[in-house]
Amino acid sequence: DTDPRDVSAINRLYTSLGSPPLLGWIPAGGDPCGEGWQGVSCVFSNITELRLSGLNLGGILDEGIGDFESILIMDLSHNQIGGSIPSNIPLTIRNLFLSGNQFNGSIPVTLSALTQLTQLFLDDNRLSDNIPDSFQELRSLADLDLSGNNLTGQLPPSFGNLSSLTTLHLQNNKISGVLDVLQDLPLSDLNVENNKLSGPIPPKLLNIPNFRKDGNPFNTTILPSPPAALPPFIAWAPSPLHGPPRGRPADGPSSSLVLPQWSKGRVFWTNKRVIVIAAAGIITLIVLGVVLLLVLRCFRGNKDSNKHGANAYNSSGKKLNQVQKSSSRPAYQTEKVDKASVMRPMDGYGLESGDTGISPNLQDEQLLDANTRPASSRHQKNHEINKGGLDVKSLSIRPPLPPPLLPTVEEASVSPIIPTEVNGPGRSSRGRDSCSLDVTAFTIASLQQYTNSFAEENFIGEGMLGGVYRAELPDGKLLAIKKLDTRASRWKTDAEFLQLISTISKLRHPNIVELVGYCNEHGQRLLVYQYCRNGTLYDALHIDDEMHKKLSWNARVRVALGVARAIQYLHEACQPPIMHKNIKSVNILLDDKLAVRVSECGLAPLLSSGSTSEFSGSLFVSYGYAAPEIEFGSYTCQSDVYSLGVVMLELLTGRESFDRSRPLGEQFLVRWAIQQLHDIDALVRMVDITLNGVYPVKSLSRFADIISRCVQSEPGFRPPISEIVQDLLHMI
Ligand SMILES: Nc1ncnc2c1ncn2[C@@H]1O[C@H](COP(=O)(O)OP(=O)(O)OP(=O)(O)O)[C@@H](O)[C@H]1O
Repeated sequence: DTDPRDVSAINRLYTSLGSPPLLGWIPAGGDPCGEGWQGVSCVFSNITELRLSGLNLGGILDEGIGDFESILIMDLSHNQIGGSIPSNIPLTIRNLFLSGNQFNGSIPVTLSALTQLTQLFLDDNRLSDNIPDSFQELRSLADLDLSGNNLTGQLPPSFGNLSSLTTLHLQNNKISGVLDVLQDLPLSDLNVENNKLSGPIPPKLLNIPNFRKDGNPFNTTILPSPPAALPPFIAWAPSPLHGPPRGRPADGPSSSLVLPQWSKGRVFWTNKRVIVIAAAGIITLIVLGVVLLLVLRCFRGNKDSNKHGANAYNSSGKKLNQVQKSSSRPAYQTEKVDKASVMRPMDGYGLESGDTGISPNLQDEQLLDANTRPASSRHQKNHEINKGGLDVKSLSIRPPLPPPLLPTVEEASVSPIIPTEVNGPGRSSRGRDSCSLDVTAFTIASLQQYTNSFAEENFIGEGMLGGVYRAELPDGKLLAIKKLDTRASRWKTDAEFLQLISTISKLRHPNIVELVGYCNEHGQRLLVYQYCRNGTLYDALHIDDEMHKKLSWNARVRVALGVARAIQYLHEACQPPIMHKNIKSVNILLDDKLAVRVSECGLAPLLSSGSTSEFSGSLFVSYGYAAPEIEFGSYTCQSDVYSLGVVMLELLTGRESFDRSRPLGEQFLVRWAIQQLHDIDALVRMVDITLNGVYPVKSLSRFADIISRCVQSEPGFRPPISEIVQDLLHMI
């Protein structure tokens, strides 16, 4: 039996959430572990996981949450839960996902006691006030997402103790101050976009592979070296040329004058820095004075040869001016001019854009280097790398850049590196468990070029694993590039990633989107696919009227057959079988003739990577495609069959798999439809009305019969995929 303390905690939680319709849940007593309550996982008699993402839950979280004895994972993300975050979150918690709710008030200071935390997602709520200075002991915290709230104040100093932090998302808040406290953290993904951050960006942060910083009034000066005569705030003032993009107020520096108690160390260091700089300036002036005196003396010594002496004087004077100029003019002034010339328009999507996750860092590194490397070592070629992102005018006034950190375009745009095995006789047969790569390794530079620096006009859509961009090769061929979010791919070592690529690259089937290449450079991982012009089945069914009209009954049966064939290939032709794990209408791409290409094949290891991936059990479940056994951590090939059944139901009804806008009993398509699939009258009422009754009723009932076999809750009762393919073939 479940530990009584956990029973009482879950009963209380149930009530505080407003007694939602969760399978098995009751307000008093019960045996959540033994009875398999929805979203509950246990170890022996203790509840260890609560996964209730995207279930439209309301209510609040009350302090009873603290009564869970051994809870490790709590995922309540993407619901409507309000109130404040309780201050007594159980100390055992490792993964706390409260994203996408209505939580308000401040982040509790008691966070400091949650020393086991590895992931904390509080994004997209209504949290306000300062981020508490409570992170001293959270040394296991790897992912922290506080984005999309109303957080104010400066970054707390205890952020500096987050020695395991690799992902930090703070975008879309009102956070002010500087980023210095982050500079020694092992971050690989930092997003601070759209805040009120100011001051110079610590150079170390510019090495973070995925650093997004647009929409802040940062001073773009990278290395502040103000002269003694200038007070520090002048050096920190945002350049008018680099004022806040997207209309943000440039209030950063002034806010840095009002400092909270804990930031006094910063004042001390700032003042100390000013003193050092002032001393350096004074010494420089003294040295210059001595040199001047020596020169004057020399001039007097040569008084006899007046003309020559005058020339010498002039010459010396000129030289002195030059020396003075270069020593008294702060480096940042020169940098500002340089940067002005390379500044992108404030559209936020070019090389300066944080949206690419690639170019900003490279660009900044290049700028940094531009001031530290000799001009003689600069290559003309470099301009071409950024061709797509910079206009010709800015290029023409831009000073030459240092040697590239990336291969040049010439290197990149010539035929991409093709592993020798590809053309050789040793090319491995598909599905075999070897790590040969049948695809092209692209450079980041070439992909930047083909996507116009991942420009917005080439952005197609955002999936769970990252954004997808349209790319055009020099020969006009189109590609789709999936830029993997670091959250999705950082679990993988390079070797594991290449193994994954090797597997995906061997998948060749007319109904599967073909992987044509990949990129694994500078901490960035991208997948390059053939481009499918006609969008997704989801678009065709629910958004695009033109495409919808083309979806006759026969076309729908053919689409179902295409998807079934792709799954059959994965389950039966691949050895070991590949489970797709994400069959849904947005992953079914269509071509001009409505032929199906299933996307994301072979990517399941990224979705479930990391024992506590933020993806598992969240969106997928919420969209209503997931077989019931997934809740209990069991996924088999028959779970893909269930999802196919849901897609077929979507095809039959024209309804979405989960539709929050419908009445409660109709939101989950399967739950609503399952009882009616064998009743021919009910079936006729369920059919997509846009078909206008144009379908053979016999075909309809056969289709419904396949669906009802696919969506059975017992995986063992679902038919093997080959049987579904046969049944659909018979229908055609
Ligand atoms: N090969 C492709 N050709 C054309 N468009 C594509 C291609 N692959 C993906 N897309 C588009 O990019 C968008 C994002 O795709 P992606 O597969 O990353 O996410 P998704 O399918 O929407 O969600 P999820 O990540 O949950 O599967 C899709 O909506 C689709 O329209």
